[in-house]
Amino acid sequence: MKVTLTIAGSDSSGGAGIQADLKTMCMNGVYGESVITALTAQNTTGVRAVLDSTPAFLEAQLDAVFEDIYPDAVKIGMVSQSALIHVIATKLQYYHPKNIVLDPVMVATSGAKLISDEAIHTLKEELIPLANLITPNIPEAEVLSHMKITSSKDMLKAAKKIYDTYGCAVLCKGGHQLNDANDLLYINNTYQWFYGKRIPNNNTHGTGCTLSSAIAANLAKGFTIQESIQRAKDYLSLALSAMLDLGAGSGPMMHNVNLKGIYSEEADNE
Ligand SMILES: Nc1ncnc2c1ncn2[C@@H]1O[C@H](COP(=O)(O)OP(=O)(O)OP(=O)(O)O)[C@@H](O)[C@H]1O
Ligand SMILES: Cc1ncc(COP(=O)(O)O)c(N)n1
Repeated sequence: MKVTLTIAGSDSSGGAGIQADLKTMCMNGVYGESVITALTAQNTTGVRAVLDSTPAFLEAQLDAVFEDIYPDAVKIGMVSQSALIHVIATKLQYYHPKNIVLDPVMVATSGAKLISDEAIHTLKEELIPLANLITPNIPEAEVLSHMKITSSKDMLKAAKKIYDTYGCAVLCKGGHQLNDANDLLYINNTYQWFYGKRIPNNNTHGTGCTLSSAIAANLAKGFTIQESIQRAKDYLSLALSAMLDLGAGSGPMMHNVNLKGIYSEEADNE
């Protein structure tokens, strides 16, 4: 059994963060572990409170999982403070996992800021350079590339800029575009579009968490980055298409979906 670790925040409403990650990992056929960076009191309408882990407790969680059940891939989500980012960067350098997918979570769908300005700086300096793949949405890609993105051409320019600066592959997600849901991968000085039909579902709480966890799960199973992204996008589309409608705001997706038929082949080393 392949193992995937999520390092992220807890979402009490179960739609995003650790909860979305573990559901996604389970559905994508890997064993999921979790290291919690923060507790959030949130629901589909907003984030009411955040309680960060202490750096020492975060360190204890990371040592506990890496010393016993070593993960084949790691996904990193919400980390709101510099000191916590520093702990994660130090431990990842020490334990050196093979696949690191970083979702640079900055603002929740509901509008709440989930990272301090100082922490954005530390994320850029210490964590992004360690990642194999980062998955910014358009507003996050704007922050990382220091440019405005209003077109597909801008997405390409920004993704290349981020790749040139940090040296990691970049998947710029297009969920915030009006018409399509096309994502752009920039890797090894070249790019590839992953096209997606926009599903008319406003319940998109946790789409970014789900996509990055599904990518990490598929990397753990031995798929390439390109294959893992396509599989993750197929999984996400299926979960969104189930049209679950819970809560008064932007609700969560349905994870207990029937996967028969969407995954045609399995990785060699499963
Ligand atoms: N309505 C939709 N229909 C189909 N795919 C979508 C839709 N909305 C988002 N996606 C896809 O979901 C993934 C996440 O993209 P998005 O840009 O929404 O990320 P995000 O803003 O980080 O997510 P989150 O809502 O968790 O913050 C991408 O693959 C995107 O193309
Ligand atoms: C703990 C946690 N992590 C990540 C998100 C971002 O997800 P979304 O943008 O869908 O609200 C969130 N709301 N809460």
